Order: sequence, then structure tokens, then C-alpha cells
Amino acid sequence: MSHISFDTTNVENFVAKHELDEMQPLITMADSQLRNRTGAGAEYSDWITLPTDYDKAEFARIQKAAEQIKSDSQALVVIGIGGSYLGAKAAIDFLHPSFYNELSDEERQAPKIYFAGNSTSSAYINDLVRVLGDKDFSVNVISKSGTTTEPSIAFRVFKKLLEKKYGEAGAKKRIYATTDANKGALHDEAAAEGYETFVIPDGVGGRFSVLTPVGLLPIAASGVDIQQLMDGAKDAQDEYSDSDLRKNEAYRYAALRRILYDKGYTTELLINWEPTMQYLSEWWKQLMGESEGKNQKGIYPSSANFSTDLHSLGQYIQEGRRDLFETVVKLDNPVSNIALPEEEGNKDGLQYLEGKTVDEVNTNAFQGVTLAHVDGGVPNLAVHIPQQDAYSLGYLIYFFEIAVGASGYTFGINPFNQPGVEAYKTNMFALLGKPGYEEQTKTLRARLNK
Ligand SMILES: O=P(O)(O)OC[C@H]1O[C@H](O)[C@H](O)[C@@H](O)[C@@H]1O
Repeated sequence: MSHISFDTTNVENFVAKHELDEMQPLITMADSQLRNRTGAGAEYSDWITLPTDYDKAEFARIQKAAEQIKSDSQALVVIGIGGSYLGAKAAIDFLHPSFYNELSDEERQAPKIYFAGNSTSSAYINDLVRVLGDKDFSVNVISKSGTTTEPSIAFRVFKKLLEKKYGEAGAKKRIYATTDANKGALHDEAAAEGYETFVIPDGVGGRFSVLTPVGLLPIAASGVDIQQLMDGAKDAQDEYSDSDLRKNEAYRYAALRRILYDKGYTTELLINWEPTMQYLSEWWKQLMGESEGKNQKGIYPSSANFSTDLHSLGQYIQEGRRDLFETVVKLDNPVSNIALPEEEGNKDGLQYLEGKTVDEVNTNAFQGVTLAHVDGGVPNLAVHIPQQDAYSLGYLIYFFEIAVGASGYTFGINPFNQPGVEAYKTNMFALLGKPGYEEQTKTLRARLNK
């Protein structure tokens, strides 16, 4: 089966071959820290072998639950934030046509999928309640800690809606809880109420959890064959197991990013050429940013959607501050491809495109833009995705995960924690009057009232 490939042609003007060779000792060290579990945060690196070591009985239970949701629900509300929703959203967008929720029931053959609990916006919850209307729906509430504020608030709202519609007993059958095996408020509530539960393994952090029940249940409920997703990841696990930079494309990606960072290219733009891939970038940004942004170091992960953003950000990328590099994720064979309609005359000046497909325009734009950006001083890496299918996506997910694991260790940081995320939470809890935060409440109120 063909799989993703990594193209470094357009970074050659910026990084000499010997520079990559000279990264080998650092990569060998990072690989050893990862595989031998001797690096910082190693207790959260079970995702490395997840594609072969996952719980097969639970996997079958996920597939069964997905069938149940398909049979009794017109909509599934997926409640989670950060790593507890971005992977599922990225996969569902990538693996289905645009406007998935707007397709006819017959074409979709699966419930509409809505995401909630991923912001503190009150309007968003309100709007989703209106959209659900009298639709039959189920809820998949996802939280590794089981205590995150945004999903907890949304869960209360949608749980009440379910109870109003189906009664307490009926509601319980429509709630699927994905959380820690032993602890947290969501775990305790699920156990007390008898919700069907799925476990987020201890050794897999949120941003690495898309191939656990966190991502798998919503993805399966949308009609995707999750076995293919796991198969792709499994083949990638085999493919990227060698510490030799000449043989391991994921490590080559990690090493090149690190070399570019050291040369002053401190922002990486993940570029896509398909609107169905925007959330892949959002997932990737958490994976990279939460893993590497520590000790005042790390590449800032950003993204742009082409060709759309060429008409807004294109000027900056071409001629702005030269601290950017691009990693393009290019889908080589999109599922649908249309030809430009023929027309009498040449009023719109498009006659030269007749006989060409719109995807040929996209690919030519990709090639032209890449060369222009390279000429403008933007190093360019490219990951080619052969097909818009679950196998390729599983492969791609693993590529980025293993790359950031290795890359994190080259920075000398712990790639698997996220201590900095707590700072805003402490302030928010203090301002909202959560018990235990009384001292901070006083200090913050005084600062705000100045
Ligand atoms: O799954 P949860 O425990 O609710 O966490 C959801 C997200 O929130 C946090 O603040 C973390 O920084 C993320 O790494 C995590 O993915």
C-alpha cells in the first residue's frame, strides 16, 4: 500500500547535507531516550507502541457503540477540548466531504457530528442547542483528567437536554464517557450513573490520544473504518523505527526542523491545500506547541490554508520577517476532481484552463507557490499524502507524533507535560471563586481593580 512520503528538495538551499549528517548523534540520543524510556516524561510515551498494543476488546466495544449511535441518533455531540477533540475533528473533516453535516441522511449514512465544550463561549452552546432542535442525539463526553471546565459545563447542559427528552434512564443510555480508568470527576460520575465508558490509557497524554477511544469513537460513529486508521499507524510504527536519519523520514523531519530553528527560523507554518485539512493543522499545533514550547524555547507552530490565505497572508510569507519555514501537507489525489466547464468565447479569460481539472490548478499553484516562497527565503518541507483515506491519515498521525517526540528531546525538554497551561486556569478558578483559591482571588481582584 502506498504511504506518505517526505520531500526535502526545497530545503536544500538552506541546509547543507553535512548539517543533517551532523545531527545524527543528537537524533540517536533522542531515539534512545524515547524507545528505552529514559527521557523526561517517559511515563507518557505509551503512544509509541499504541498501534500494536491497543486494547482489542475495547476496540471492538467502540465499534459496537458506534453502530448503536448510528442506529439511534441523528446527531452525536462530542464534548471535549484540546487533545480530547482536535484529533477526532481533524479526522472527521479529512475523511468526509466538506459540508458533511449538510449531506442528506442517505449520503451520510451516519449521524451529524457536532463538537462542544471546546470554548468558554455561551453563544456557541446556545446555538448548538437550537440546531439540535428535536433531533435524536447522543453524547460522547471526553476528558482525560475528567475535571476540565469547558467540557464539564457543556456536559451539564447537554445531559439536561437528554434527560428532558428521554428521561433519566433513557439519557444514561445515550451518554458515552471517555476518561481515565480510575480517577476524576467524569470517571466517578460515569461509574455512579452507569454510563458506558471507554478508557484513555494512563501512558498516553491528551495530544497523543487520537488513536485511543478519545478519537476512535467519534471517528467510528461518523462511519469511518477505524481499523484502517490503526493499520496505517501500525505500518508507520514499523517504518519509523530506525534511528538512522537516512532511513527514517520522520526523524529527518525532526532534525531539519531543529537545524532551521537554530538558524533563526523559529516559526513553522503547516500548510494545507484542502479546506478539509484545516483541523489537521489545529491538531498538529497542539501536538507541536504543547510538546516543545518550554523553558523559553521551541518552534512556534502556526498554520495557513492555501490557496485561501495566499490572498491574505501571502504578502507576509513572501516578504515579511525571515523567521518562517513551511511544512506543506499535500494531498496528491483528492477524492473528487472536477473539470473546468467549457464556455463559448473567452469573456472570463479562462480559456487556457479548458481541458484542465480544478485539481491541476491546485497542484500547479502548490508548485508555483513553493518555488516563489523558497526564492523569497522561506525554507520548505513537504509531506505528500497519497490518498484521502483512513490508512494514510493513521500513517500521518504517527509520523508527526514520533517526530515531535524525538524533536522534543533534541531541545532538552520534557515533550510530554504541559505545566504552563495551569497558569490561566488558576487565575480563572480564583476569579470564579472556586474553593481553595481564596488567596489568589484577593491578589487578582486587587490587580484588576487598580
Ligand atoms: O482531556 P482533558 O483532561 O479534559 O484535557 C483537555 C486539554 O486541556 C488541557 O488544559 C491540556 O493542556 C491539554 O493537553 C488537554 O488536551
